[in-house]
Amino acid sequence: MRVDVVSIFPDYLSVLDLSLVGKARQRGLLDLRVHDLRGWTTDRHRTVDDTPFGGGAGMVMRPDVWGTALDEVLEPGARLILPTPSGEVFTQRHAESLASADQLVFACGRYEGIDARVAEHYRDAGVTVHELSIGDYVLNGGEVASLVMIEAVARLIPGMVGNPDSLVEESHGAAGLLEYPVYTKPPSWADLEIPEVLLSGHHAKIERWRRDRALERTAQLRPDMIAALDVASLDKHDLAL
Ligand SMILES: COc1cccc(COC(=O)c2cn[nH]c2)c1
Repeated sequence: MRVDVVSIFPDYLSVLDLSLVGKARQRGLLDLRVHDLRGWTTDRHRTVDDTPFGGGAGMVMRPDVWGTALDEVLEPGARLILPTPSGEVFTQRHAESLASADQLVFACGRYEGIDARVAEHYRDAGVTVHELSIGDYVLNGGEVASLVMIEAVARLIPGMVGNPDSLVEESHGAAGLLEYPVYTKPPSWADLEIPEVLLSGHHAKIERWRRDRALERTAQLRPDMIAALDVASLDKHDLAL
């Protein structure tokens, strides 16, 4: 997979040289390229923004500079991703879908955002454009959101992680529940013990205990996920909880 990131702060993306993503690049699993948007400016001041039509505070990123950059970076079949607070919320489903793309291009907005004609222009040209939010808060730019989404996608690329079993969606289990609490050695720490059942070796009981904790935790922290559960996937024990 090829991933391109276009930003006025390309150094922000240098963390992608480290750890999992860094290794994947060395192994040729991931072709990641970071570009400085200012490389496509033509004026002496390398301007990428201007005042908003209709007035208002802040600045808007110019469509012409973005258009020149994206025309060069986008390959046929690429998905264009615009991190933005006013986008669809990014979920594991998006990560799974994006992991099958040939190329992802992340356009990192700054200031008040990117001129809306950029997304419109590329949609009209038949490019799949995703305006995606990583959560209901405002960052100063799309770089951090891009890092989040690149990590979520990259770890799903075949060969990226040693043990594919570890890719089971930890915190959003296949059953659509939050993960159960996990424990490891030492068995006693800070006067806190391990739940007895986990030391029993009784796998059916352990599985049941873990599911109960996952259901309880989900009901407590994410009632929206409980509401989305497929009731048919629950057994009478679950419903008795
Ligand atoms: C493209 O327009 C803008 C405008 C303002 C900030 C940003 C950066 O993205 C975020 O702030 C964000 C992404 N998910 N949650 C928050 C982009």
